[in-house]
Amino acid sequence: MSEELKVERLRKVFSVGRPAIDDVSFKVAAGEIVVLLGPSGCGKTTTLRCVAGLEHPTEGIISIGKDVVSAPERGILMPPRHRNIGMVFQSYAVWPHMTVRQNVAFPLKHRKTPRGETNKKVDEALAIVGLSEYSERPVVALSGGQMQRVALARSLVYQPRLLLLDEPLSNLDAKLRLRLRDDLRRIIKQTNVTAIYVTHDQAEAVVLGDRIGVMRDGKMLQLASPQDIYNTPADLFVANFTGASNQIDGKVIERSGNEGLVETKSGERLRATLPAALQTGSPVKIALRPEAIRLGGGGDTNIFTAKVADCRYHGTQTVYDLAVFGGKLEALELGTEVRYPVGSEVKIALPPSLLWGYAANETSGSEH
Ligand SMILES: Nc1ncnc2c1ncn2[C@@H]1O[C@H](COP(=O)(O)OP(=O)(O)OP(=O)(O)O)[C@@H](O)[C@H]1O
Repeated sequence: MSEELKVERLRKVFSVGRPAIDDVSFKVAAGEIVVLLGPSGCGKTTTLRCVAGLEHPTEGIISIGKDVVSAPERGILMPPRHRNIGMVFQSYAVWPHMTVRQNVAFPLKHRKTPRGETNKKVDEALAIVGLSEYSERPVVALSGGQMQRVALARSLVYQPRLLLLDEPLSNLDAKLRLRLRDDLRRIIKQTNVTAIYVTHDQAEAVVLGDRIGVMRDGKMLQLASPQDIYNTPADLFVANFTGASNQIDGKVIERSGNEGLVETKSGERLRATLPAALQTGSPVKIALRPEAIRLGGGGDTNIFTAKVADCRYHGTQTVYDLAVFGGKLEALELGTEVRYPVGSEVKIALPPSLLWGYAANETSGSEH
């Protein structure tokens, strides 16, 4: 039965360095998939390991359903084996000397489940992960993707209250990774288990998560639906980490509602979306996704002329480097034709709702 997970003011300090997790709070509703996304070292794995009980938190409360499983200030620390959690890791943690069926049956055997029930549950789990016809094969005779399916079936077979997945696709080749990525969401949803999925790959996060929690330096910066993360990133780091590769520096010269007029360093004026805290006169950094730039113009706001400095044809899309505002912007256009040759001039339209202004003292995270 799936249950809610609640993490309150979690802190983990290792013996050296800054806290690996610094006051992180979030909930995962029963049956929900939350993806923890962030660069290497941001604290995703440590958060997951604290939930699993493999790491001892320094402070904070972790509850699964009605059970408080960890509360160091109150001396509570439930051992991992009592938490009834399923786990799938990067490495294929399968037992090489067993068949597929024996691997998946193992947790039930360990729990002394009657044979008939075990067989039924193993059959169901193998069907869900698409491995029914492989059940009698030695597990070592499978591909990497199939081994991860075995690991997944083995974690689901005893109906854990929570499923934790730590970069389960990162050892697979690109093609298998895409296939299993799409299947994983269907499988997790079909079993209705509450899940946390850790990755540094934003494409994986968008496909898999009901909500995505973006982490950096031990903090949770934004926890929201993939669409909200993508369309209204909370800060410059979230915008950049999820693919806003363009940045325009300027100064706010006028505000109205949640928009304002920004003057670039080279003197052009653009209308952009601005947070309330940014007052007239403030320096601002505008983040902009390559696909937000409308090549060929359109509309009557934020129309400029740019020069094509370079272009890279990818078959189904073309990436252009545009010289404009005294710098460069990267633009992306879908389609199988290169419409603007290098050296040509092109009109561009920049929709104000997709130009996100942030305080200029925010760090962008581009160093990661
Ligand atoms: N056992 C440990 N002892 C000391 N520091 C640790 C330990 N485990 C993790 N850390 C530190 O805690 C921070 C967070 O690490 P964590 O593994 O949670 O990050 P991550 O976001 O999962 O990164 P990755 O994707 O590389 O695994 C890092 O600075 C890391 O060096």
